[in-house]
Amino acid sequence: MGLITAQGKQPLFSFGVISDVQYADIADGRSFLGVPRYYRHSILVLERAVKKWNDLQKLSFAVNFGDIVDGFCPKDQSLNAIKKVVSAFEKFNGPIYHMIGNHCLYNLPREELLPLLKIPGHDSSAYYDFSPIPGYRFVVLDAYDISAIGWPKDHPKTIEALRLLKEKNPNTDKNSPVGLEGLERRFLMFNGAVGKEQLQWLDNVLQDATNSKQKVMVCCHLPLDPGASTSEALLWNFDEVMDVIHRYKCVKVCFGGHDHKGGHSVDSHGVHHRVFEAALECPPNTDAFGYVDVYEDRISLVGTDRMQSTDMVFPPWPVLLAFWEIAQPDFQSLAA
Ligand SMILES: Nc1ccn([C@@H]2O[C@H](COP(=O)(O)O)[C@@H](O)[C@H]2O)c(=O)n1
Ligand SMILES: O=P(O)(O)OC[C@H](O)CO
Repeated sequence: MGLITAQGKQPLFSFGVISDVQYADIADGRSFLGVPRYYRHSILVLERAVKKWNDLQKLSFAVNFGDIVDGFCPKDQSLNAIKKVVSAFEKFNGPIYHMIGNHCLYNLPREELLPLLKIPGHDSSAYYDFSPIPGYRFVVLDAYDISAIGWPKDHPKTIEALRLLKEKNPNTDKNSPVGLEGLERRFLMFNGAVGKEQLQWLDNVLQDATNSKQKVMVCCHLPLDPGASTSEALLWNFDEVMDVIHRYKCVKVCFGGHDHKGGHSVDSHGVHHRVFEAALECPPNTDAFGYVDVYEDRISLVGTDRMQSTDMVFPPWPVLLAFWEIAQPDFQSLAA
């Protein structure tokens, strides 16, 4: 069928996706909850992903959703392990857009990590945007902007994160959600928040995208919607980020990682949320990666093996307006 899809339309562009490789040259293990983790095999998943992406000969770029090396990697091997994973990514015949995850930060401080991943930013921040074609914009968020990991111990952002964790999580082990109820279970040290400056930047980018009639996809290591993720994996201030996103109609999809089982939801404003299944948790000779075909009115994630395929149709304008009116009942009187 060549470039023409089953629906009879050619994608505007396509890109590769993979998340939570968490490579380490150590024996297989398990998560705290007992889920098997295959630290040596995960880089083979990445290598197969890159081969598949190259073989497709139609991908414009690929996105890595964070956590390239596991926190259990012996620290004297961190730099080499990160270089090994980065060079596996660089076998892809196109640009790779990286974001950071908690496991990246267990291995290297930001000032060393960001140049290795070629993440643009200022003052060691890791948020940025790019536009692969004029009608589409990608926003990459820094989920560990306010975090107790990755910044120097006396950095104001570390202090702010520790203050929040102390307020929200009474456990001695701040990675333990014991006793926390519902969505409060996200206040764990392995998560983080988007700070005020980044929120303002996001607002500005979405305003600019709206003015330029661009559709936007948001990429963040930590999930942004409880419908697509366990509470324990959510961004601390997912609600503040979604408030900004919901002020506009340009964001169509939010992608994430971190919650290794994966998930999909459509939120109250018709925005899709797709959390990717982890490469780390693929038993030998199984895979979890994919590519996304982007159209005017929808995107189609084509998953391999343990990564589920998902069609995400953008709600048409009347449906979006209905969401808008339900969510903002004062809007009509304001407009009158
Ligand atoms: N339900 C949980 C989950 C995790 N923890 C703590 O977090 C650490 C990292 O968890 P992994 O899923 O990456 O293994 C873990 O070592 C625990 O300290 C927890 O307490 N309760
Ligand atoms: O990738 P980890 O080890 O930080 O684990 C994250 C948890 O699965 C989130 O619930």
